[in-house]
Amino acid sequence: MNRRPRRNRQSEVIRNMVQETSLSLNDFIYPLFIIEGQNQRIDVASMPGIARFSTDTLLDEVHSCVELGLKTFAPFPSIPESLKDKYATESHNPDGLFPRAIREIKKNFPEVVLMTDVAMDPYSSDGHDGIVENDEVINDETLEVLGKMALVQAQAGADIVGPSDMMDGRVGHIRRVLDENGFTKTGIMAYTAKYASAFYGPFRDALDSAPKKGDKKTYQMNPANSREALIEAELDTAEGADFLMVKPALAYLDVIKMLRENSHLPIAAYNVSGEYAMIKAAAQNGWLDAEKGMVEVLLSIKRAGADIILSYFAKEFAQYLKK
Ligand SMILES: NCc1[nH]cc(CCC(=O)O)c1CC(=O)O
Ligand SMILES: [Mg+2]
Repeated sequence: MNRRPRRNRQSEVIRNMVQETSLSLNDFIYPLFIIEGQNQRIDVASMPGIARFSTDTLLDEVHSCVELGLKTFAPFPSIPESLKDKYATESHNPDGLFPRAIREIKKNFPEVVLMTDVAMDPYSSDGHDGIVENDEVINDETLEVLGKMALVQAQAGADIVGPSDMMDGRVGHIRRVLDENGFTKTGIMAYTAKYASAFYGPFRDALDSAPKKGDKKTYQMNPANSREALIEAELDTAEGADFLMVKPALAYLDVIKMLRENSHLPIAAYNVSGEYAMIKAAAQNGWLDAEKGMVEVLLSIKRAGADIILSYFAKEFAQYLKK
């Protein structure tokens, strides 16, 4: 035989030498869940290893991540039901839980980069990402709320805002509001191709943010579509996005690849809560090795073309690299 591909697999050193894709901590953004209170650390039952932190314990958590070399975080607030309303008013309260937590993190860890979520659902009594009127999520009125929310987050110290709501025109609107208020350096990571997915289940448990009625199919994308992701990418790029994101990651590796090949912007992929839970649950049943599964799926996302990976595995991956 003239060609023997196994020659390049015969030892670890050779395998490492020909390895095409590798992961570094620079690739990761670690999501964090924040709750009101003091000295709280409440496990998320459907996400083993992930907890919701009050601001004080959150600072310890950020500290331990920074020690491991993780520098970028995506915090999400869990808002008490009593503060939710139809218009997500609490989302642009400058003294609300989220802006307070952002200020605390940036004060204690100025080098850390924060990417903050812009969407109404954690603050909405309807549990939707936009304003609900006659059972419909209305687009243009929602943009006003998103603009105010993004501005409050930028004022609190967010480095990058991440609109995850899928309203049309929100990237352009947020860019305008930020610029008009002097926040020309605040970046926008657009959730560009965000699909109406079953894999957000554990996240909605963690934040109590599930829609009270209906689903998100009139704004999140149909899992059957990929060309539509290119339309969203063109619009977000034209509107001023600094990064494009695909979400979820694993069921949409083809979409990640497609955006990578069709855009010059950095591409992020969100390895979402259900994708994390799936591996953790199988591992708890003794059905697969969690660490190997973690590395394999993270590599697949990078191999597909993601420059940036948002993942609940980020801290565990950092610990794995340390060993
Ligand atoms: N707009 C809110 C938002 N931002 C991130 C996620 C999901 C993240 C995850 O599942 O890990 C969601 C949930 C949703 O759209 O219902
Ligand atoms: Mg869009």
